Amino acid sequence: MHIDIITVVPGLLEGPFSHSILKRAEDKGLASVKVHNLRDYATGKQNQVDDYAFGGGAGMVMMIEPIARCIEALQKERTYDEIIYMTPDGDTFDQPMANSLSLKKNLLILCGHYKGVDQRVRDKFITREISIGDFVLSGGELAAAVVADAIIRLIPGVLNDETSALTDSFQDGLLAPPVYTRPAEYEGMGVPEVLLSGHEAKINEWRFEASVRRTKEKRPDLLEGSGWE
Ligand SMILES: C[S@@+](CC[C@H](N)C(=O)[O-])C[C@H]1O[C@@H](n2cnc3c(N)ncnc32)[C@H](O)[C@@H]1O
Repeated sequence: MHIDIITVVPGLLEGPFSHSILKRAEDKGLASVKVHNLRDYATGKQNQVDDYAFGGGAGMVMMIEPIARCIEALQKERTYDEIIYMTPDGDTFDQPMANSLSLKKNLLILCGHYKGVDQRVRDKFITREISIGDFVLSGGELAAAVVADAIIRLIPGVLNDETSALTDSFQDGLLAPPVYTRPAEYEGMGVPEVLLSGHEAKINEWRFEASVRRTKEKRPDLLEGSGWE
């Protein structure tokens, strides 16, 4: 998978992709992420990428011309399965969306800033609009990093144990069960006996029941219609 990200603050995306699982995915050749500085596509002395909003009001708006130049240049190199705009009014990102995006080959993610992008960018180029929740960030970069992380870790081979992602919260409509590691006792706090038993079937049964219990407590909405309520 290849992900191109367009931003006016490329520095914000330097960290997330140079560590841990995302870095490993790049090193293994399973995913690549390239960050493009929108200012490289601006014209004029100031490398202007934003301007006042028509109709007045506070906040600048990202102009269509630099974005169009950037997207069109990238489209000459590859065909995108989706051109995504990160925006608080988009579809709320969730695990099923991450699963479906992880199957794509080429994604382009546009990060907004200021008041967002000129609506005509959205009308002309964007195939999918994604929000990471009902709150407003200063820019789309951190949201794009969240989406890219959630997608890339699902690509087969990225995680050392491929079954790991399958047992995470939301994959089967449940929250993940509690997990424990050494020491088996800490300041009088133990570990459920069954997890130390080595009995795989019993451990799986305990984990499933603990998942259902935790989901009932914390996210009963996930259980609606599942038969596990
Ligand atoms: C300050 S916000 C603009 C908010 C916009 N005026 C609104 O009220 O919907 C600047 C940029 O941050 C990004 N952003 C902010 N909140 C986000 C969220 N919850 N999910 C995804 N992107 C977000 C978007 O790219 C947006 O264009």
